[in-house]
Amino acid sequence: MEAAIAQRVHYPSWVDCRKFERKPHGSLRYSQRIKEEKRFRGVALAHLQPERRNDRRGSVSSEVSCSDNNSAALLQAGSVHPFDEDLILKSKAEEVKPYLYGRSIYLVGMMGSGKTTVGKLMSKVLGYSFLDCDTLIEQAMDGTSVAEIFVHHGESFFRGKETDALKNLSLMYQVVVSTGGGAVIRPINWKYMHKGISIWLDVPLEALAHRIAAVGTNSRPLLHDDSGDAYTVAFKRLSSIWDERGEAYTNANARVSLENIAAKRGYKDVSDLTPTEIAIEAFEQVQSFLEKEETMEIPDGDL
Ligand SMILES: Nc1ncnc2c1ncn2[C@@H]1O[C@H](COP(=O)(O)OP(=O)(O)OP(=O)(O)O)[C@@H](O)[C@H]1O
Ligand SMILES: O=C(O)C1=C[C@@H](O)[C@@H](O)[C@H](O)C1
Repeated sequence: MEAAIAQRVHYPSWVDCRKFERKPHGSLRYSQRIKEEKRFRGVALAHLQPERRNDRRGSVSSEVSCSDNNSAALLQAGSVHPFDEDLILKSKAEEVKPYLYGRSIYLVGMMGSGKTTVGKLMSKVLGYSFLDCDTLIEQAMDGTSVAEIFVHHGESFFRGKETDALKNLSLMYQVVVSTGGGAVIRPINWKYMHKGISIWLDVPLEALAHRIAAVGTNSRPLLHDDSGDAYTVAFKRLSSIWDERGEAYTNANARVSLENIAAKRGYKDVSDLTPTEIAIEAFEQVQSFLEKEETMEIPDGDL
């Protein structure tokens, strides 16, 4: 495994994205516009709320009156029907999309963290394409699987192909990218991913090990090991990978912590979270990042 861990990169470069679609001058500030748009959406959501049902995780809110923070309040109460979740996700995506200016989204995270599952949901509601970096590498290698690339060419060769794929992706707009779990370890990859907005799906190792033990490790060469109980083996391997690269994930623009979402919703376990709830949180974290980005000084050279 590559030992080099990316150093923290402080200033993402948006140069190309601004060329793609520049922020309108003289418009309302981002946060102010978001607040106004939320007010309108709150009213719209009020007409769309289906009847609350007592069929999810035992907790039922009484009729929730519509307000600016209707969607957030519903989610925090832990009483959202899946139909509501879908509406909230769509609404969140619509709030955020105009401020992405076409920038792509890069999901980073450990193997099994849900980059593909959550990424597909996000791409759908954004009207973006979805691309999986590992799949692009396999296509570039005439269909050779990632596992075979590791066996026949070694990890270092694979990492080179991964960087090539990210370089190509960085030239694209309006794509949600599920990156490989190890894409974070090379600093050059961050240069490419920072052309868009990166989101780290931060999932506890125990939950990852459960997911991976359930689906097997055939397609995940760094975890593959037939000896012993699948959960224990996966947990051990994930722990040592985490020790090597945990820090590198913090380069992402936004962090989606499943533990934090579960705590906010009052769930005991992160496994109670649906991919849609995670995608909603991802948009909220992107929103926070965009608000901070707005206050960032743009160096003259980048304009
Ligand atoms: N929120 C969730 N709750 C429970 N299981 C999930 C959740 N999200 C994803 N999974 C399951 O975990 C497994 C891994 O998910 P997924 O393929 O989306 O992760 P990934 O980050 O793309 O993985 P990798 O980088 O290893 O390809 C899948 O079996 C998926 O169904
Ligand atoms: O975490 C990793 O290093 C990897 C994750 C997978 O997505 C693949 O990119 C490959 O198996 C390596």
